[in-house]
Amino acid sequence: MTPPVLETKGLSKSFVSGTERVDVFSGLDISLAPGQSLSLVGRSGSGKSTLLNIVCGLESADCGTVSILGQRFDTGDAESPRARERRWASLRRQRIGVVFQDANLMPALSLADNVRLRARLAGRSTTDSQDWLQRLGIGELANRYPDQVSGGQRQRAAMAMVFAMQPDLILADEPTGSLDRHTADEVADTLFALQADAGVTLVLATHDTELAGRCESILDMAHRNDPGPGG
Ligand SMILES: Nc1ncnc2c1ncn2[C@@H]1O[C@H](COP(=O)(O)OP(=O)(O)OP(=O)(O)O)[C@@H](O)[C@H]1O
Repeated sequence: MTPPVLETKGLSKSFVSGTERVDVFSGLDISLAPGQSLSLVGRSGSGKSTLLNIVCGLESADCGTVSILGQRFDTGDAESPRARERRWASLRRQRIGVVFQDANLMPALSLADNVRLRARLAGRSTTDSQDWLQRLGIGELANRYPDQVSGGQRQRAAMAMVFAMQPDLILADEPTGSLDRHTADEVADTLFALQADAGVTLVLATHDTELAGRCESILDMAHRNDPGPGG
């Protein structure tokens, strides 16, 4: 049986700052098959970014497990931090595409070279890099550097990089957060069209209810933690 692309079991996270302890989430179970999409919503501070960071190995949970394509990371395991980080780094290089708000482009490389580099690191062909930029609507900007294009165009370039690596899982944190409504809609249209086309699993965190509604399911992080009176 094909394992879920992303599975979490009993995932819990809290932060301690000073004498205060903030329970961000606890007992979180998620299971996403290939091609499924999930949006994370909820007020600021409800844990959306923390969850995305944990499921790509940039932060660790307090307890619970994260499995990516059957590869399991268990907070209770005796595995050394170094070995664990090596496994996470390999997944981020080859299987997990991350689009965070400040598009992570290398400033010294043109948009085309950024896409090529990402594809090469993932062990993918670099010959269709231009094609990815074209599909994201910025083919004519291929030779420009990140500081020579707009925020929306950088965001598209970041998505071209992620699709060029042909990942199994895309994690996007406010992928359209810095864009005006029109550009945000265009970028979202492209993201969902390519996601469906490539059959990639998508998890995105957003405050935009319209964008969230385009995913197959919605997880309200605030409601999980704070069901309100009678909840
Ligand atoms: N390194 C940290 N140390 C202490 N507390 C932290 C740390 N990182 C996050 N938090 C706290 O954890 C909670 C969840 O933060 P997180 O950034 O995941 O929320 P979010 O839902 O993504 O918010 P936003 O919508 O504003 O991006 C917040 O209360 C935040 O202050």
